[in-house]
Amino acid sequence: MAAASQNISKFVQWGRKVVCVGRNYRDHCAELGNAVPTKPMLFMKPASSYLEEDSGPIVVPLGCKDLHHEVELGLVIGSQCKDIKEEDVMSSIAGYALTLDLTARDFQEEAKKKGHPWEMAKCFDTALPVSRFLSKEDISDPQNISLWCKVNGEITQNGNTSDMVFNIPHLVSYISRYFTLQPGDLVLTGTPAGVGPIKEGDIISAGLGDKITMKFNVQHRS
Ligand SMILES: CC(=O)CC(=O)C(=O)O
Ligand SMILES: [Mg+2]
Repeated sequence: MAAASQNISKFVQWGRKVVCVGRNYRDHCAELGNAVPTKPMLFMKPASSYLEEDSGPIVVPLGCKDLHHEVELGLVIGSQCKDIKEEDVMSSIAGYALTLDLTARDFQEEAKKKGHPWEMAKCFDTALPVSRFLSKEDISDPQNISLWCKVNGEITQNGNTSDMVFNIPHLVSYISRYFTLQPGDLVLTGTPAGVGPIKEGDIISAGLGDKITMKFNVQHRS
């Protein structure tokens, strides 16, 4: 099948988990003043936060004054992973997606100060824009591919997955010790430096190597 026709919702199961890794690039940890973690830092997003390209705009959540983009490589899980060994991880991955881990930074800062959970910052509707599905053949080396983000045509993030603190086999193996990963689950692998604000009227675009680009409009919630 031609890659261009591979709508991601055929591969990612909408009812399934989205496990996200935070602070997985040193330059991003530095820009937000966070320590580089000694083990993967995990949180989740609900399936209701998905936004496929051409299915509508990113909607700024109610009351949010500082919505940030975070471009990330997504791993689409192909077979069940429970206590999976690092050497078996790549064969359990069905493919990839380009993703944006949208974050209401002001909500997140408030939550961090109060020791509250991050759901209000990370899980709102449209908080997870995703590209179409990329097969394993599309990406020969997922651990060495560039990922970038532009806001209104200006480059804001320009990283490479080779700079991850914890690599893909380690991340999936680690996650699977705590949460059984199932076919159709998605794993977001963290963002490189350059996260920044988007607001109503902006156009955000992102890309993964020369394999794919995606574009979304941003709207305020009426
Ligand atoms: C500070 C964050 O929001 C962590 C995160 O999502 C990341 O990608 O890093
Ligand atoms: Mg993130």
